[in-house]
Amino acid sequence: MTSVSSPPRTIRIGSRKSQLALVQTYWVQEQLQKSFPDITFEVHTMSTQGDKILDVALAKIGDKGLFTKELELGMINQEIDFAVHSLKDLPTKLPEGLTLAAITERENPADALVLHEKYKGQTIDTLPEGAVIGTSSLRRLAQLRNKFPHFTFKDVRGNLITRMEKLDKGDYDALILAVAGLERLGMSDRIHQVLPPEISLHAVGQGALGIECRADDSEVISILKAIEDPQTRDRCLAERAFLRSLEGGCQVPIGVNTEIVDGNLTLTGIVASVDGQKLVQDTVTGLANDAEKLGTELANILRKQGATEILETIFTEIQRGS
Ligand SMILES: NCc1[nH]cc(CCC(=O)O)c1CC(=O)O
Repeated sequence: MTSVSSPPRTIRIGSRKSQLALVQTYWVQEQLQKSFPDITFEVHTMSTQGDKILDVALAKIGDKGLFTKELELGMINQEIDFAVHSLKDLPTKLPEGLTLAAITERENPADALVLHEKYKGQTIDTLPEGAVIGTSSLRRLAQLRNKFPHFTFKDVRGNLITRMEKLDKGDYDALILAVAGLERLGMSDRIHQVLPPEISLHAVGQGALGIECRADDSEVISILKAIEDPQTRDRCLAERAFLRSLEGGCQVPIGVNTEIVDGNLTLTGIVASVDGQKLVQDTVTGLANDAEKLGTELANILRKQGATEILETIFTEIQRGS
């Protein structure tokens, strides 16, 4: 049988090269392939700046697009058609000409406590005074310093597997990592405790994948919509609007938690100082359909409680290089 329609297009997917990025990208490829058996989806990998600079604390180099810029250039230059990101690494303001086309179903967005084997059976509450906790996230640092001032906090960089090796050889007593990353890499057995929101509010977009493409590519956009999860999308849009409104990137001490019950979205947000001394936190609820409005509303509430001053102090400190 002959067909008069144009031959199906080959769609090129861009991905970072880290193990986690590849697992996520191949998952997206597989989901799309199931929905569109006639389209060829090819994976193209690229190194990003964030993969190359491994010896400098993230907070000092800033993170605006550190893990996404090369992929975005690839889309603008027509080398790839869309890129799969850990949504939490994707800045809240995208370059001109690109759009966040779809957000897929989120894994558990919480943070996890991963212990050195000598602390087997313990929780964050039972770790000894002075325990060395590895984290490179100001958000985790600020919240944990507030609740556990007796721990020692130490920066840790490198991809997930490198970090686990550093823990195992005794450089740290514990690491705080995203549950989602560990699950996707088949390391859920290393999670000793999932930290509840009372201990750590997670990062904006944590546990979800964000798929970015050219804003004028309506064909790719409609294909990507097939694997979108509407609830995750509403939750993450609220979280991203909150972060955007506070003008914070991934590397600021801003945490969130969201929940949708019967079409109502509840968003909790925190802004903390790096030393863990000042915290402002509040919660808003409204229609999930008004997700972005809720995010902006919560940002306004926290600004009135002092969030602006906390964030300004942090930006000045980072610029001074302290
Ligand atoms: N910033 C690094 C990063 N980006 C995404 C994940 C994990 C997966 C996710 O949060 O979706 C991680 C590692 C971590 O925070 O432990």
